[in-house]
Parts: sequence; C-alpha cells; structure tokens
Amino acid sequence: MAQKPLLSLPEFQNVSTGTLVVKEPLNFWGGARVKPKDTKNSEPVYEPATGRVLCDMIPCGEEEVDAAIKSAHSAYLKWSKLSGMERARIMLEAARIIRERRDEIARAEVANNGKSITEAQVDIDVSWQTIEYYAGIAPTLSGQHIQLPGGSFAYTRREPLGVCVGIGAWNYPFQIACWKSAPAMACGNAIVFKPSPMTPVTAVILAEIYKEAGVPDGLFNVVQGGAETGGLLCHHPMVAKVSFTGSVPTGKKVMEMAAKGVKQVTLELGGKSPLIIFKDCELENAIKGALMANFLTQGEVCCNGTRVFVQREIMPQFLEAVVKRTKAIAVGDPLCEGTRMGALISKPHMEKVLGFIKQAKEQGAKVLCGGEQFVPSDPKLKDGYFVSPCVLDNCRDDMTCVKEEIFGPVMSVLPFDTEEEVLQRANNTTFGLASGVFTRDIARAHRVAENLQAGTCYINNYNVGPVEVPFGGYKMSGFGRENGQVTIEYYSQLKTVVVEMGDVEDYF
Ligand SMILES: NC(=O)c1ccc[n+]([C@@H]2O[C@H](COP(=O)([O-])OP(=O)(O)OC[C@H]3O[C@@H](n4cnc5c(N)ncnc54)[C@H](O)[C@@H]3O)[C@@H](O)[C@H]2O)c1
Ligand SMILES: C[N+](C)(C)CCCC=O
Repeated sequence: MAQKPLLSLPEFQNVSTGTLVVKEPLNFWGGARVKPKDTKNSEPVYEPATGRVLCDMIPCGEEEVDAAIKSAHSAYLKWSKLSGMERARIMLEAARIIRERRDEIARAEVANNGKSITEAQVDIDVSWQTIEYYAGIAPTLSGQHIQLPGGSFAYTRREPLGVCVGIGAWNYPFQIACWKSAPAMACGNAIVFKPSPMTPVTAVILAEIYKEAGVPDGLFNVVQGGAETGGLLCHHPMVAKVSFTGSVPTGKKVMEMAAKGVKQVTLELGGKSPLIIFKDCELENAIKGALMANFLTQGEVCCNGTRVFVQREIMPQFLEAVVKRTKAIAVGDPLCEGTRMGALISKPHMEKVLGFIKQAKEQGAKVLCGGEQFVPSDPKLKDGYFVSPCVLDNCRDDMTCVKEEIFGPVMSVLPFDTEEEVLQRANNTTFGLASGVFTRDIARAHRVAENLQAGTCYINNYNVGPVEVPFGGYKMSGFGRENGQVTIEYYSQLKTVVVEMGDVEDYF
C-alpha cells in the first residue's frame, strides 16, 4: 500500500536546497486554504540560500481579512465552550502530528528562512513542546472563591478574550505562530495569524495540522500580507487582542492602532543585549556562550547578546579563542547536516548588515574575522545571501554597531574594568530584551542579574529558551510575555461574579 505523504502538499515532499516551489494558496480560514482574490500586489518570496523565487506572497485585502476574522469569531463561540480537558486533547494531537512531521516542516522552514536544518529542527521541537505545554495548562485554568459576610460569596472565572491577532517576524516563522496560538487556544480564544511577508510558507502547514487534530474550522487562520494587511487586522472591531513580534518602530504603530480600539497588546520587539564576561568565569563556557549569543540563525535573533563586555585582564585569551571558533563556523547549504550557519533572510537585509560592518570600520572598529559576503563553492548557492560571521574589536559604546540592532552575525567586543562600570554601560540603552553574565562568583551572578534592566538574564549560558520559561522585554523591547504560565494572563480576562445569599439592603 502506498504510504500517505506526511504533509498534504506534494511540493513539501523531499525538499532540498533549490527545489521547493510553492504554488498552492498560503491563506487559510474557515478550515481551508483560500485563494487570494486579487493578485495584483503579489510580491516574490525568495529562498535565501539560492536567491531563487520560492513563491508569491499575495497580500489579503479588507474583504479577506474580514472573512478570516468572522470565521475566527464563529469558531471561538464553539471552542470557548469546551472544557479545558477537551481543548487539551485536541492540542495534544496537534503536538503529536508536528512531532511526527518535524523533519519535513523543518526543511520547508529552512527553504524559506535560510537557517541551518539543525536549528530549524530545534525550532519545530520547541513548537510542539509549546502546544503540549499549554495543552497541559488548559485544564488547570480556574478561578477563586471568596467568602463574603452573611453566607454571600464571590467567585472569579478566567475567560478568553475572543479573536486574537498574531503578527509574526521572519526569524522563527513556525515557532512564533505556535508561541502565539498555543496559549491563545488553551485559554479558549481563536487566532488570526499574519506571518511576515518574507516567510509566508509554514504557517499554513500549522493551520492544516490544527485542522487534522480536530480544532473547529476557523479557530486558527492565516492571512498573508505586509503592513497594510497588518493594519487591517489591528483596526478590525471584532479583534480583542494583538500579539506582535517585530521591530520597535512597527511595534509602536501596532500599539497606536490597538489603542484606538482599546485592544490588549503584547509587544515582543528588538534588542541590543549585553553579555558580560568576568575574569573569574569558566572561559571555555564563556566563549561557547558568546557564540550562542551571536551566531544562531545567522545572528537574526531578537535576544542576541551582541554587546559582549569582557573584563580587560582576559581580553587577549577571549579574543584569540572566540575568533578561532568563529572562523571555524561552517557556513553554507542550510540543508546540509554539517552546516552551522545558513543564509540571511534577504538581499537587502544582507546589504544592510554589510553596511553596519562598513560603518563600524569607519568609526574605528577592527574586524578580527568575517564580515564579508560569502559565496559558497556549490554553484547553486552563488546567489545566496551568506555573510561570514564577524567579530569586531576596538569597539566603543558610542559606535553605531554597539548602539543599534544589526540582526546579523556581528559580535561587538568591548573591554571593561569594574562591575559597577559595566552595569552602567550595559543598561545604557533604550532596549531591554535580554542579558547575560559569565562568572564563577555566585553572589556576583545574582547581583548582576538583579541590576541588569532586561526581561531575561542568562547566568553562565545564553539563548536557552524552554517553553516553561517566560520570555519578553523591558523598556522599548516591549511588554507582555510569551511562554511560561504567566502568558495565560495575556490571553484571558478575569470575570468576578458576586452572589447575594440574603436580601438586598434597604438603603433608598
Ligand atoms: N522579542 C521577540 O520575541 C522578537 C522575536 C523575533 C523578532 N523580533 C524583532 O523583529 C525584528 C525583525 O523582524 P521584522 O523585520 O519582520 O520586523 P518588522 O517590524 O518589520 O515586521 C514584523 C511584522 O509586522 C508586520 N508589519 C509591518 N508594518 C506593519 C504595520 N504598519 N501594521 C501591522 N503590521 C505591520 C510585518 O509584515 C511583519 O509581519 C527585529 O527587530 C527583532 O528583534 C523580536
Ligand atoms: C533564541 N530563543 C531563545 C529561542 C529565542 C528566539 C526568539 C527571538 O527571536
């Protein structure tokens, strides 16, 4: 008997670099893929490793956004009436299907995003774990009972918000869709998700998996598009909440639009996070940590520790080892198992990153390695957007490469002398997404963690992100949280019910 393909679309079978062409519609609502009405504003989507066109992204207009939101609302009416156990059962089935299809989803993600296959597999694992985790929480959602005088009482109910919109960035396309949909669905909400126009491919796979697992038609919807479609979603009167992942400037616009309808917002924005390495650290771990903090997903990670402060006494050893390890990073075909760094998301983004490096040199930084466009020897990769990972020395706090988010494989190294000084410099930024410290001194580690103004502080590691752990920003890196139990509060509201057991007071 012929084996059923794991993913429903034949184009996703046996994807290798340079082969995927997506022709099927990438929108999904009412439980089915939907062809866009008007194709005139379509944009090509590129495969980062080859520069080849992968598919067209056709943005949804007003009518289509409205249809997706209405379909979400009707599914919400059914889904929100299920018990937590019933919701959990379906979500666990979705997690199981993702786990089973992990490698195929990861390959499609690589074709669209350019990251290495080993990283994409981890992203897909994190995705099903997220759904599993929130499935586990769904049956535990409960209220409080409050005793009042005379036998009266009050109780609270944790209720869903309604239709939630998720707007995603391009660096973790499938994972972001799961980070938003899993807690939302656990709480009884419906979701309309808009991926980044640069990575439209894998969200619709998630939609099909949710459907196969048994979620009601319309509960998880995908609308494709850019700023205009995003604006339509944020303004729609039937939307209760917007959860946004992206840059600070766009986050501000989303907040403004949501404010007009007094909608709740979660903002997961950018960063320029400090990583502080004290001379008493375990140096080998600190070096590995600095690489983890800078070079995952070609450096296109919001929480990357791109300002690496190294205590002056150990700077020579640190630089020698970090440069040696950086030069050894295998850059190339992201679908090869041995590759550790793939291609940047787009040609303009690659040029922007190279521009930051050029400016850093003009401002006095010294390139110790990398920082150039890289052309792999494989001819099919000659038009890919590869940049060799870069370590910058002689950096100062006032340089652009130290102040602005580059979102590419560029580590800026800065010397420091004292704890007090480095804390002041580390906090001297408008961002506050993450931070890290390497030291063997346990008291210092916790003191530094307390004093760093950031939503996460990693002690003796970096960029570890299990779903059980809340993630989100301080300052202009945003607010609200994803992951962890606390995220339930961002996808639900509390109703108080007050019950009188006696007579109403005769006051008037
Ligand atoms: N904190 C986090 O969890 C996190 C995670 C990933 C990425 N990021 C940040 O995302 C940025 C990179 O992603 P990007 O380039 O896709 O960001 P972006 O702000 O350009 O776009 C993000 C999303 O917003 C949409 N959008 C653009 N204009 C809009 C508008 N006017 N109204 C509504 N939606 C609009 C885009 O189409 C896209 O889906 C970096 O700054 C990075 O740090 C943050
Ligand atoms: C690297 N983490 C921890 C998986 C976070 C990714 C989310 C930000 O871009």
